[in-house]
Amino acid sequence: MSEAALTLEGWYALHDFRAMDWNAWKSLSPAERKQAEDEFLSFIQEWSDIEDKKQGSTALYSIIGQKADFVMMHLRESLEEINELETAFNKTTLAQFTIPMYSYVSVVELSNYMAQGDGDPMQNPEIIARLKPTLPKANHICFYPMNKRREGNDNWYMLSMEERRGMMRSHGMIGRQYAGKVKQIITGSVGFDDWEWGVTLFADDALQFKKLVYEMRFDEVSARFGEFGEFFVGNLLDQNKMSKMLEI
Ligand code: VOV
Repeated sequence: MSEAALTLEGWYALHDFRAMDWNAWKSLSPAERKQAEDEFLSFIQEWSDIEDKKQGSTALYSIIGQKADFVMMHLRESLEEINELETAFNKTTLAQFTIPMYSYVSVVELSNYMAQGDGDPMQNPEIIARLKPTLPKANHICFYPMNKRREGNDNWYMLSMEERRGMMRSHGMIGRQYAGKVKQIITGSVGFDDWEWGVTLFADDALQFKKLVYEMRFDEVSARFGEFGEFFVGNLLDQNKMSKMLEI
């Protein structure tokens, strides 16, 4: 058996993609829409208070194309909190006018392919900051799930630690060229959802997603072993933009 990579886990993640039922939303009176919007905005405020207290983080983005209209990405300490949050949203008036399109359950993950320094990594503030990150409020988000292939000669899980470490080093070198342009949050989902990882990227310039993902396609770990699910790309929704989106 090959040596399993060791992983460190941080906050749990839920990516909750919704479409709006615009016909039903339009059929409400302006006062009813306002009430639903205010209720949702107060939820956004609660999420932001939790973020200020470093007990979790939430990002809200509109989604371009027909896969969804918006995504709520939540990070929280436990799956119970994630579940309560999801249920609380489902009980709001606005939620009655949304259609669940896709969701993804995972946990922020770091693996030991790269050196993590001496001592207990869970006491290292830099590692904790990566495991329990405040989601950047960048202009754009890009999310997709992925696997590492397990087929014939291209079976990631049969490679030695050295081979995998070498490929992950090359992967990291490409990623480092995008420092300051793209921030990645890798969440592990083996045992939680249908793919092995969720890849969430944040950037002020959406073109950097295309450039980074394209460049990585030529790198061995992605070229030989990467299998990808659906891509979602979106724009930051602050309270004003959310109100504008809901305006009829
Ligand atoms: C934005 C840049 C960027 C940077 C700097 C970066 C660096 C790193 C490092 C150093 C490491 C290993 C240690 C750790 O931190 O876990 C990883 C790990 C990982 N990555 Fe990555 N990645 C980036 C970006 C980045 C992208 C764009 C993708 C999608 C791949 C593609 O082809 O579409 C990705 C995937 C992953 C995955 C699935 C893992 C876990 C793999 C596993 O087998 O465990 N990643 N990644």
